[in-house]
Amino acid sequence: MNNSQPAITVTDLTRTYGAEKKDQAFTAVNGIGFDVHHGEVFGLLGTNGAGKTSTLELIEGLSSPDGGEIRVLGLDPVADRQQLRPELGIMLQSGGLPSQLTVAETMRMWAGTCSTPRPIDEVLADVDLTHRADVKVGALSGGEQRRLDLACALVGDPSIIILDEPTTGLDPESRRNVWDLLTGLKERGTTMVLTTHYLEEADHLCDRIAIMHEGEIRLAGTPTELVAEVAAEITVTLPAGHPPLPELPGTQITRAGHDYTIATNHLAEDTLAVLDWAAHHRIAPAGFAARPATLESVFLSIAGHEHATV
Ligand SMILES: Nc1ncnc2c1ncn2[C@@H]1O[C@H](COP(=O)(O)OP(=O)(O)OP(=O)(O)O)[C@@H](O)[C@H]1O
Repeated sequence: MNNSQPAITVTDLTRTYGAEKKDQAFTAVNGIGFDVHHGEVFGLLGTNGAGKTSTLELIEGLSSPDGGEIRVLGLDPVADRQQLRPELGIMLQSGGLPSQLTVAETMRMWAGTCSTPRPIDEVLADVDLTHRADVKVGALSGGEQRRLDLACALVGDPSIIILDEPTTGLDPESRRNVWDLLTGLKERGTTMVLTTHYLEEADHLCDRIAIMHEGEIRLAGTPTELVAEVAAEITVTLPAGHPPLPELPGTQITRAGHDYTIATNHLAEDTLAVLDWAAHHRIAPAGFAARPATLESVFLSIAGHEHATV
């Protein structure tokens, strides 16, 4: 394996559903491109229907692109599926594991499909399910089921893991447990591609993020780079009859009654300027806040306000 090459390369990728019936054709993935480096955690964010799962399915080789190219470890996910399979661990959106099998039976079944499986006890210990080995899958909590899904993805000792919404529906504590597991995998050098609707999760886990909308990647970069794309905000509530606000070059100021919102790329300087101005005029603002941009504000600037998270 050549580690100087990206682990995954996606070039001008397109997926159209119903292409055989032209009037019903729908392009879910529309000419996207990105690289995922070895040992990197790469996140796909986006609204419902943005094309995230379709993209993962193409990387997994479960469907063929209608245009463009994917290389995983230099291989074609469809044509070279047999060769690639031991390298890929897949955690689908909802596990769908048989509910009547026990955890240990499920793991043995999965291990049986892998050419060089890891010892089952070891994998169950990794996901903290050793004590549940004899419990039926149907009796597991949501968090335990998700950890079992992850165990199935890990049993073949893959170098790349693809995770579709690994923590959707979990309570905050279970979510953090899964984050800890994924962080442990990352520290061991596993490459990961994940989708999530939780911006905090993306911020916590991902080295780089691509925000998809309507089949396209609208913005990509490290969380810090993404946040730098959107202006920070100062809000201030001023009394009637106040003198004009100071000159704040490069800002955009909007007003609603006594409330002013100042969008700025120079949060510290402009905050000081507004507070100096207020002190100089002996004005005590009834409300004041200065907030840096967040991943959520970046997401909303792309996806629109109707889709905050979820
Ligand atoms: N097999 C299919 N046939 C037709 N359309 C499909 C099929 N699979 C997905 N789509 C459509 O393609 C679009 C993208 O779906 P996809 O599941 O990739 O989005 P997503 O970003 O993963 O969404 P979510 O966050 O809801 O999981 C959606 O409009 C979906 O309805």
